[in-house]
Amino acid sequence: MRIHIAADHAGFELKQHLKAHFDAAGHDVVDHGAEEYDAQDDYPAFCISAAEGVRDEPGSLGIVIGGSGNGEQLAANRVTGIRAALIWSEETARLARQHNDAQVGSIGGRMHSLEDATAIADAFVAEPFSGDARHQRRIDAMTSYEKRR
Ligand SMILES: O=C(CO)[C@H](O)[C@H](O)COP(=O)(O)O
Repeated sequence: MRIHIAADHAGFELKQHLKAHFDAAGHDVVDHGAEEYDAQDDYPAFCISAAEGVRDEPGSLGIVIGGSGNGEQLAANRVTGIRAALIWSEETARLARQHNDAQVGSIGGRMHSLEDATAIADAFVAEPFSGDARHQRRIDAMTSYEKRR
């Protein structure tokens, strides 16, 4: 699986951890920054770049990380066609894929231990979209709105 990953300073440690973890699991990880820890850096450009990577490679997934994951989710959702979900438990991670076909999961690095955040990221990456008609209908309604804007 190709995984586009990004984080600001608040998610930097988790990003580095997840990169090694996903590499070891045989995934193909693309790092959209930050390249180094900088306590003053800003999340939007990193997260938008990761979301663009996902948009440009259908079938790939994204993980964006910050302190809370809120702003990172908001930034990724600015990219047309991207559905980014805040994933804060293994269950919300699975549901983001099953029900929402979210291609990007956003994690708050300050909200979880490295171990718990890794389990959340793994749950997101492993879970397929259910394809259920009611979920597809709801996704289509959002896509339709996006195209009318
Ligand atoms: O989670 C985030 C955005 O939603 C950021 O990582 C967080 O706001 C960074 O905070 P600070 O600049 O105080 O370290």
